[in-house]
Amino acid sequence: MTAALLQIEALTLRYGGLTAIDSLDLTLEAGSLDALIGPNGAGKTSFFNLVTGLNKQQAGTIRLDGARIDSLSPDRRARRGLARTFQNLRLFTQMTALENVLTGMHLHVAESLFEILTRLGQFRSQERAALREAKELLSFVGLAAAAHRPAGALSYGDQRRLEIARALASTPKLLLLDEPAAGMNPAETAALKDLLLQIKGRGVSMLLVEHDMSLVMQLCDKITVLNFGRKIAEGAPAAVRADSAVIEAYLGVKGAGELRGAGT
Ligand SMILES: Nc1ncnc2c1ncn2[C@@H]1O[C@H](COP(=O)(O)OP(=O)(O)OP(=O)(O)O)[C@@H](O)[C@H]1O
Repeated sequence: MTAALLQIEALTLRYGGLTAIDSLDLTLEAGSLDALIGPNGAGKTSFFNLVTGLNKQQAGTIRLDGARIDSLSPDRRARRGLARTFQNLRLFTQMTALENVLTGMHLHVAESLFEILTRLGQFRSQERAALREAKELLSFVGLAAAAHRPAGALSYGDQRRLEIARALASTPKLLLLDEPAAGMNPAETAALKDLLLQIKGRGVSMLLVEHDMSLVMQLCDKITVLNFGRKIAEGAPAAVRADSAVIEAYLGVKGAGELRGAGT
């Protein structure tokens, strides 16, 4: 049997006395588009921070493609094939859309002036290839016409798409998306759904944290539900939607109605 792309075992994170992630097991198979859901404060962002290396776990292991990554720096994890987008946009608003995508690429950095002079031709061809690739990514997310506009001048939905393009620029194996539909109108959300399916078609695996239950139920292969840092359910959308522990966790909060009505 081949190893899962992402394999998490007994992962635990405490902030002082608060256990934000409680001995969590989770696997994501290569090629899949899965979701992590749960009420506010369930631990979803903390989990993303653990996987990407912004938080350090007190216990447990994280494997990407079979290899432990849990003691690597965020940058080393990115080079192993992890990318993420943030709940709050983190674009360089004064830079153009194209420049933002270029910042997502792992470009060769010259060590010295000697290296620059001796390998100038190679750098130039790398630069040209990077530009081509960045333009292709912008057009893939539907932003070709906005290439030379400052990121801050784009609509909110377009900025979210730009963040995805920048994350894709590092050619990740696994893309972690933190609430990509937040603040989007219905038309933007529908376009996002198509985009995520196209990204999946390119062979990039994804894990989605999202409060838009309709989107999650329509898109995802597998859903893991967190509550107070613990996994309370896991499975295909239809099974998770009908799970009594999940319904109970969402009762009394805004998401309960969305959960019942999702997928219709
Ligand atoms: N830096 C921190 N220090 C202390 N407690 C924190 C910190 N970050 C998060 N928490 C707490 O950890 C728990 C999990 O928070 P987290 O933000 O991961 O949840 P979430 O599921 O992403 O929530 P939301 O859906 O609102 O974004 C919450 O109780 C939160 O208050």
